[in-house]
Amino acid sequence: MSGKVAVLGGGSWGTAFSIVLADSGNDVTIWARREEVAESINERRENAEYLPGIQLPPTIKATHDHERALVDADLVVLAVPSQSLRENLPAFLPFVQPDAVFVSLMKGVELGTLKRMSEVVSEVGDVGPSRIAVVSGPNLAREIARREPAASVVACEDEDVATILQKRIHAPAFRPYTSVDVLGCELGGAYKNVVALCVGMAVGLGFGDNTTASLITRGLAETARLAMNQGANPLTLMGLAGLGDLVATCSSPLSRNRTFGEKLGQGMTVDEIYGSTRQVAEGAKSCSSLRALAERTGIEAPIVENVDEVVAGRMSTSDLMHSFISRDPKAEMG
Ligand SMILES: NC(=O)C1=CN([C@@H]2O[C@H](COP(=O)(O)OP(=O)(O)OC[C@H]3O[C@@H](n4cnc5c(N)ncnc54)[C@H](O)[C@@H]3O)[C@@H](O)[C@H]2O)C=CC1
Ligand SMILES: O=C(CO)COP(=O)(O)O
Repeated sequence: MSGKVAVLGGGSWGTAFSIVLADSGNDVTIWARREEVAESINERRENAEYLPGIQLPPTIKATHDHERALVDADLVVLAVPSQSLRENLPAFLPFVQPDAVFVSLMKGVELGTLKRMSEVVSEVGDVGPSRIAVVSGPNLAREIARREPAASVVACEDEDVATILQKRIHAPAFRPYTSVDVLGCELGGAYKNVVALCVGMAVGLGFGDNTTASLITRGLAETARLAMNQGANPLTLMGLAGLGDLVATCSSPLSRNRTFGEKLGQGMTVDEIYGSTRQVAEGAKSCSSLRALAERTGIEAPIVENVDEVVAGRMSTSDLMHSFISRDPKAEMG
């Protein structure tokens, strides 16, 4: 099964996922915000800035013109930073085919509105749930681009659409499973970034595997608490878009979120870290929106709360670690 796909966003994941799409037979055009990124892909077969050293298949094209990318595309893959989706959609929407399906690759929750990315697409584009899907799982861009085997979840409330998309993105090194739990996949993806920031802080402070395993496990408990309160299937959080992605992101030096946390743990400031990279670490923004979501629903969420305090410059990373240990004792389950 194949067709024309517009991938809107020429960063690391937009480009790596384009390789998956091309390997599964799709005709892919990437829209890159900056002209030099599109040129690098077209002329050198490499996204030199975001995925240096990775040779791109000849079937992937790139353009700086979103209208050209969207011509005849029946799949519209969204891969811009979460906090920029709302500002970008009005430019894209007039050129989207009436029956095209949107696939969100983004892992964040919007500041202010506290909406998930599928909710932003639905609201701004007036798009129904059977035209919005999410792909989420343990999918570090560079490993996927190197075609190292990995699994993922493709979620859509309409199971038939999820199944069609599954065939569309099933590639020799990429195995997607279907789900109808869009909410669970999106919250799992956004939350693990914040937990990875926290794990990175522990690593930056010089702590070892007991600390990181404790944070990952309590991070999963916290994710499940909030996501289930919002209506997620608890099993989603135990799956690839929950535990799977949490483990990959918290364990890998390739993770931008973990690296961001590590730099904080080593004493860099948030501004210094932003100045040192162009790449997005979604958790540095979503810690604030997830915290607000937890507060709004009365859910206990010490990891997002304290990570948000550190990122806002109101708490040191060592005070954050101390605060976890010194919280009031409680039962593990419940
Ligand atoms: N990199 C990875 O391994 C994975 C990333 N994701 C998610 O995919 C989404 C995109 O991430 P990446 O491609 O990795 O980020 P990136 O930082 O590598 O690239 C972001 C892209 O968006 C562009 N961009 C930046 N600000 C923009 C704006 N205001 N408007 C439009 N475009 C803008 C950049 O120029 C770049 O092309 C994020 O939500 C991320 O959490 C999901 C799975 C894996
Ligand atoms: O989502 C990811 C892996 O699944 C990528 O994580 P980072 O954004 O932290 O690099």
